[in-house]
Amino acid sequence: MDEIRMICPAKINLSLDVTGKREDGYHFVKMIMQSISLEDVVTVRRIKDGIKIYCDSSEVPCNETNSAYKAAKLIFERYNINGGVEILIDKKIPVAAGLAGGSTDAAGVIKAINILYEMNLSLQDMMDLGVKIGADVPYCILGGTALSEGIGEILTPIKPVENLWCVLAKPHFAVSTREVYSKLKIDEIPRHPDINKLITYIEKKDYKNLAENMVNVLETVTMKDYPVIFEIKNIMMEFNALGSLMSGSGPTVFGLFENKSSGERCYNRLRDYLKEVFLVRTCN
Ligand SMILES: C[C@@](CO)(OP(=O)(O)O)[C@H](O)COP(=O)(O)OP(=O)(O)OC[C@H]1O[C@@H](n2ccc(N)nc2=O)[C@H](O)[C@@H]1O
Ligand SMILES: Nc1ncnc2c1ncn2[C@@H]1O[C@H](COP(=O)(O)OP(=O)(O)O)[C@@H](O)[C@H]1O
Repeated sequence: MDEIRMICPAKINLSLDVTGKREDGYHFVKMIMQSISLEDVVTVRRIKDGIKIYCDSSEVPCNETNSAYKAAKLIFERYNINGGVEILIDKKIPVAAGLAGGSTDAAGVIKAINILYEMNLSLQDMMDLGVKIGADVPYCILGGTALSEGIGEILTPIKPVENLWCVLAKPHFAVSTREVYSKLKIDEIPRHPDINKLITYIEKKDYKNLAENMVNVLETVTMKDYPVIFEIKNIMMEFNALGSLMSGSGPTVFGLFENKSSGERCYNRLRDYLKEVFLVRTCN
């Protein structure tokens, strides 16, 4: 096989807690991750040597700082592979949005090279490699519904959340994950999510209680600078979301809906207000 097309889904955090800080500045997290049907398409082609990268978005760097490029470089070096790849990214996931767009492209490239070069790496091998690119990459390799701990590399699959309707709204600015974590004061977090309880709701398919009790401790940090996040959450709740939360470090806000029609009503309302709004489903 010479070419492979990877469908690389975005994620949302159904809740996000921070429990401490490592000496190198990274934070210990406990979060519930969920894949959604908003996807980049990454085509990876086998070439003789070198890494070539192309992307249709002006917001994404087409050079060695691209997460997909870094993933290819790392796997080639680590496993001493004699060869190269051409990577084409069809970008659909908003950039620097809290949706793991860069991480999912990196995960797709690792999986693609594993297949193209017949490496037979296990999921765990690929996840161990992925964390060197970014904390969310191991999860993006696994996908679905999962508990994420450590700095994001300790993953436990959870019973999949079944096809919930989800509206995403991204305000027109980007947020730096590093900056949000650096502004967080762990001792002053006003409310922590009860992650274990939320997992029992997922196991019981009690999505109403799940949605009503979601908490993201990074929300207050990003919201302080950008109150529009609070406004979007309020609109989602007015439009009958089961619950609404900022994803990751933001600024994307998502709302979970019981059915397509209520999701559509909210989607139509937010489209008057923002450019980047999506109606998607949770997926596995
Ligand atoms: C907040 C989350 C929630 O899923 O997602 P996003 O908002 O980025 O999508 C993640 O924890 C983000 O993971 P990711 O975006 O892969 O992080 P990295 O590239 O490894 O790190 C960017 C910077 O964020 C900080 N960082 C990241 C992860 C973590 N557990 N603790 C941290 O303190 C570090 O300062 C690091 O330099
Ligand atoms: N393949 C990629 N896709 C998106 N962004 C990328 C990629 N490679 C590098 N970046 C850079 O990574 C930063 C974070 O982007 P992204 O991964 O979309 O955000 P987040 O961590 O909030 O989910 C951006 O500033 C972007 O320029």
